Amino acid sequence: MPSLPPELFDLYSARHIPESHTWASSYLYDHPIAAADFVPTIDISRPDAASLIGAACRCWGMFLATGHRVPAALLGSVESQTRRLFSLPLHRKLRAASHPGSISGYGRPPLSSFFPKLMWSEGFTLAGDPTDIVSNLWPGDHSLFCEVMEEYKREMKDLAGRLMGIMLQSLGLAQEEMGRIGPMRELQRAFEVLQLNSYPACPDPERAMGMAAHTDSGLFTVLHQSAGAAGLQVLREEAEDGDGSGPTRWVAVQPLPEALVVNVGDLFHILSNGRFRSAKHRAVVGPVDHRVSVAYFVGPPGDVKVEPVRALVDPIRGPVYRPVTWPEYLGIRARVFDQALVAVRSPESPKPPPFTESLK
Ligand SMILES: C=C1C[C@]23C[C@@]1(O)CC[C@H]2[C@@]12CCC[C@@](C)(C(=O)O1)[C@H]2[C@@H]3C(=O)O
Ligand SMILES: O=C(O)CCC(=O)C(=O)O
Ligand SMILES: [Fe+2]
Repeated sequence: MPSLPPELFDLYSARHIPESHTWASSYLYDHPIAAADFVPTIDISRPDAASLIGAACRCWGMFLATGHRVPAALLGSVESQTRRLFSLPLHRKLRAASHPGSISGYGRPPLSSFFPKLMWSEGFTLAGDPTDIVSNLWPGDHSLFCEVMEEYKREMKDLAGRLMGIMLQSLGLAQEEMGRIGPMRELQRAFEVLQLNSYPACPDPERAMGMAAHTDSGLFTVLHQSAGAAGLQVLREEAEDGDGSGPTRWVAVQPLPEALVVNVGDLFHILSNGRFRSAKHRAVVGPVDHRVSVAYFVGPPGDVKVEPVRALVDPIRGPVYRPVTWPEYLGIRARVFDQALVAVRSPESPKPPPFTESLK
């Protein structure tokens, strides 16, 4: 019998991990795992949320948001519809396979092409109306999935607007300045993507990778992860003086059932002129749990440039980054992956900004 290509290996019934999915320890253990460190948990409805969020975005590029007002029942439905999708047989999921040149569908996310091994996960990307993509999966029975995901996107858009306002406020920007910032002004037309991720239990988790280390490219990402199943890790650099020379460790992000993970993406890093760090993160797998996560990526519409906010630009050093649209930036990432922020540094900026690029 001819053997299946490694991409079609069935992760759900595996008793061993094949060579195609076995990662070298140089990827898995590139930095030590922190023994006891915790990503800040912030109640975003608190009156002093902005200063806490500002500190978290500068030091971690990530925080756990509680008080977000997204109904728990909706989060439960999103998770169960995600599990329902991934529990379909492979040949059914392949009916919704993503095609070259289109973002949506079942398949490997773009970052996978930068790594020699396959990740222990499946992904499903939803951009725009999910109906066309999923009608092939459940002929005549896809409406609940679509309704849940559409409702979730509405909640996420509302939350993204609130987060964007608080994050800009934490950078010291007044209301009228915010209105002049392209991505804030164009929030109603924002480009949104839902990425559903499935990490089946793995027979040899010490040698497999759920999702390889990366930063997200949008403004920020809001991630809902299965309660109780850990897996997400964020790279934390202990640089007291912000010069990027301190020890760097992977910190496990605690899976708090009521919290959503918010991580700064490359476009906010650019907007903040490097004050906020775009968080490098990855997902590891475990031996027992089947973990799922749902990431909401948000960024400005394709015709809107993102550039350092003028009030945050040092008059002597100038803007650290040049203006760039999200599609342009995705194109750069498709070529240089984790060097994309370096590639969009403005020609006048002689020195890397404090913190982040040293994390790459
Ligand atoms: C808008 C997008 C963000 C994303 C690339 C994409 O076109 C759709 C998938 C997204 C995702 C999900 C997994 C991690 C990631 C780095 C990847 O390879 O695909 C992100 C991309 C991103 O943030 O650039
Ligand atoms: O599943 C996770 O915890 C991380 C997913 C992620 O980083 C992504 O979808 O970009
Ligand atoms: Fe990510």
